[in-house]
Amino acid sequence: MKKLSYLFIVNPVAGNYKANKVMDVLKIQLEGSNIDYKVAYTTHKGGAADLLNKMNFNPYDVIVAVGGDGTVNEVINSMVGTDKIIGIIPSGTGNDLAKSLNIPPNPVEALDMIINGEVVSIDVGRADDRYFTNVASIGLDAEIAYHANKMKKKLSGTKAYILSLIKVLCTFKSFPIELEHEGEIIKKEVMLVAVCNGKFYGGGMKIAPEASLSDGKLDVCLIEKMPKFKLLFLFPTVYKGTHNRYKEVQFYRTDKFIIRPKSGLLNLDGEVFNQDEELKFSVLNSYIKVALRNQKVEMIENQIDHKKIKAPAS
Ligand SMILES: Nc1ncnc2c1ncn2[C@@H]1O[C@H](COP(=O)(O)OP(=O)(O)OP(=O)(O)O)[C@@H](O)[C@H]1O
Repeated sequence: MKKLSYLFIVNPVAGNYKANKVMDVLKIQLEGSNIDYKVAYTTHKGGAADLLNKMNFNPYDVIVAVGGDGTVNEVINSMVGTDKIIGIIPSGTGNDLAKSLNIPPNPVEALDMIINGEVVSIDVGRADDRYFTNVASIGLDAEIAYHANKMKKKLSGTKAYILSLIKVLCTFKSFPIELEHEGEIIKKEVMLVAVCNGKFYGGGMKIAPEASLSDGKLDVCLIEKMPKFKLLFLFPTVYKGTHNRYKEVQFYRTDKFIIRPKSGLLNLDGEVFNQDEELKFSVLNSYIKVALRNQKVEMIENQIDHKKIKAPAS
């Protein structure tokens, strides 16, 4: 069997500088092994993408993201279309994709999974020309992510999310969207739309409990206009994944659709961008290779009851 070589892309500031310490621990493990590896540190926002754009990563078989969801997203955007295997060492504040993939939070265990696990192909979501592996969203939660990302410089991830939630809730208003699916257009007044490949986002909220990373579909969770006090009751149920008990919450499963919101923000795997007035979403089935323990992914997949989900938007 070919001996693989590993490139670690480390975002030292991820998880309030946790990733830096995590890499120090991993280096001790790696030095005691006969593994070929190189470590590269990012130096600025968007640094993982810049590093991979500039350097020759061809000699490496496995590109390991050491950081949070933002770092993983940058690595994946740079690796789409290559044959590289992606490894994830969860070291951010949220690590939602790692949760969806059942990657152990312990970095030494996660490293063991990358080195000794199997390679599994997973789906990648596409929002216009950017890729996401976990969740893309517009509306309330994109606003919360925007403010939380700013607050994370001074506060822990959870505190930043809670404070920005309070801040955004005070001023947030529902907004109109048009959803186009297979030529049919539906109009809604919504609080948020989350387009999910993975199940978790926002630091552990189970926004799409039945989403699968390998079914070639996106689970769209749409929360229609509702009073703010009701939203406060709904919010904890999202952590348990039981929010579909509210009539304002709807799920659709599809592989391609267009959404037309007015101006606002787009959250892609926790990174926030200004959005266009028209966003084309699609999914690329089994498009990237991730080092995992295959058995565990099959276990997650087997727990999914696909019957509970509605057919695509109608
Ligand atoms: N050296 C650096 N200095 C400052 N920012 C950086 C650096 N390297 C990367 N970044 C940026 O840090 C941001 C946060 O990274 P990441 O999402 O990995 O960590 P996190 O926010 O702690 O974790 P999570 O998204 O899982 O909550 C990203 O926008 C990334 O581009």
